[in-house]
Amino acid sequence: MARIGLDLAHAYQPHPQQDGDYALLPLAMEFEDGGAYALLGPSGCGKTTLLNIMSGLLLPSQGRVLFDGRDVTHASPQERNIAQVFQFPVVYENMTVAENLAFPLRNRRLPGAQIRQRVGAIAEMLELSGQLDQRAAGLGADVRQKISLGRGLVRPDVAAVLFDEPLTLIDPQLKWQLRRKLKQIHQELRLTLIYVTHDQVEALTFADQVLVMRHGRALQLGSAAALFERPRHAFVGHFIGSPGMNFLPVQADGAGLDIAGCRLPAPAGRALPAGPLQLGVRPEYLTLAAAGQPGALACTVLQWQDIGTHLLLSATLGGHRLRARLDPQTQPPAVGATVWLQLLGAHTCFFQNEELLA
Ligand SMILES: Nc1ncnc2c1ncn2[C@@H]1O[C@H](COP(=O)(O)OP(=O)(O)OP(=O)(O)O)[C@@H](O)[C@H]1O
Repeated sequence: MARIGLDLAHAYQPHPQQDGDYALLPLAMEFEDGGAYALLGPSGCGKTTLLNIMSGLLLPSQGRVLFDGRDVTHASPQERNIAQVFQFPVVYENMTVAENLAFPLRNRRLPGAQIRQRVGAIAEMLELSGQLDQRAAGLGADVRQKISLGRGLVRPDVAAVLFDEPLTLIDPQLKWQLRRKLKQIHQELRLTLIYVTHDQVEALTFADQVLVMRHGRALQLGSAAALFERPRHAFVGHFIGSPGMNFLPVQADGAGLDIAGCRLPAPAGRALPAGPLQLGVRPEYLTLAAAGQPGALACTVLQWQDIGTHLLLSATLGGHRLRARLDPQTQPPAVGATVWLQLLGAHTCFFQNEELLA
């Protein structure tokens, strides 16, 4: 297993001039030995590019990749000792499930007893023990992807296992089980795992640390709690959560905040610079308040939905839409009614040019 250090950028075109020419803008970060990480972001944000640079399939156009402090920028995936699991399972049709799982170990000439022990353990973790003697040909997509995952995880000596959207083709129920399994396997084996996905639920259930990316930029590496509570960039607030963070443009001055023609007092304990800012508040922290309560403003109800676990209220404040996740016992307000929503509180965030203010 390895600690992976990155200090690099990548452009597929030869002479990048501006940010948009880079698939990966300059980034510097470290993935700890034995950690479970996810690379999360919308399509085209650079996740696969970053994964391929770590694996050695792609040479970064600038900078270096370090494994345990050793420069491996020019080393092949074999030399880096990386295992990879792709979206489409790679399975040897004529081999049995056991032979497929044993393949990476045979290649590295491990003793037979050790191979049997390791294949048995991985098969058990992935609930493949009953199918070890079956030929891979004719097995369903889910079993084939489990074999592929197993082949990635079977080697005890890998520097890291890299997964590129491995559960895309799996049906939702099994996807959920496999995510849990991967998490459990990580806790047992403590391999360094790096997992690419555009699905926040997948990323947050699997990984200890999630790297959120957009337009080739690594915006924030953090735990689920950090990304939820203190998004360092407005996009992280928007992308993480269901629904994502509410944003309102505000104008700050020494005495308070102007929001859509309404006035709020200066938030306690925050030294905000004068000028245009964005106020961000998660639907979970946007609560109903009494009329005129400090830090609350009058909003107009657009609609509400009973989701079962909560009441999702949509309201508008000066043309800006706000969503609040309310207790399911809340008496739903009438559409068009005025409700007071508490905008200022300990969880309210302020952003300047999309960056979280300290
Ligand atoms: N071989 C290539 N040549 C030129 N441009 C590429 C190449 N591969 C990717 N790109 C571009 O680099 C950017 C990042 O692509 P990348 O595949 O890394 O994103 P991604 O986040 O993995 O997206 P997805 O989730 O759709 O796979 C995109 O703009 C893409 O079009």
